[in-house]
Amino acid sequence: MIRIGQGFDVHEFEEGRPLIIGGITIPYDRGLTGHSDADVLLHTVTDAALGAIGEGDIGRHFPDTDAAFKDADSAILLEKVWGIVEAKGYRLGNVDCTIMAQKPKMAPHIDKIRARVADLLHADVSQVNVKATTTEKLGFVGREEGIASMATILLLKNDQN
Ligand SMILES: Nc1ccn([C@@H]2O[C@H](COP(=O)(O)O)[C@@H](O)[C@H]2O)c(=O)n1
Ligand SMILES: C[C@@]1(CO)OP(=O)(O)OP(=O)(O)OC[C@H]1O
Repeated sequence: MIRIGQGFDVHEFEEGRPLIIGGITIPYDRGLTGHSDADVLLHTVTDAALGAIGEGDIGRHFPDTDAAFKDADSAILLEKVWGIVEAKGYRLGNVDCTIMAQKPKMAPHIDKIRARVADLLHADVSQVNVKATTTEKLGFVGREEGIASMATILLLKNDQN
């Protein structure tokens, strides 16, 4: 059995917060706004996983009206969702992610993000791809108002490779 899911998320920049993307802190002069730590990449991986198993979305599982998730570590939210995925008998086939950011430059951080995401998904780093693109100064990303991300995930059950 194979299942596919996709995720998309956007968070606005905010001064005075750390920039956390893919479970790592990236040195920058601004972070992202959110009820949680606003890890836009992990949110898209979480949504993609939930989509693949037909379990709705991150906001349904961790409402932004619930004080329990204020400043939540998004890695912990993803770990909880991955527990549901594994309880249903699935494991990672592969996940492919795209970060849309005019700044900062993500390339120096990609290997560390891949390793962190692979760790959270109990997978090998070869099963995780993370890309970054600017939007050529166009739109809200191009105006450096925020960062967007998307992810596509493939889950496998039983003997599928
Ligand atoms: N925030 C970003 C955006 C892009 N990159 C890397 O630069 C390459 C070229 O980006 P374009 O938007 O001009 O296509 C892209 O392929 C990434 O490797 C980056 O590191 N950080
Ligand atoms: C993660 C949650 C919960 O803390 O809050 P935010 O950080 O605002 O993130 P969002 O991408 O809007 O998704 C769902 C939320 O319920």
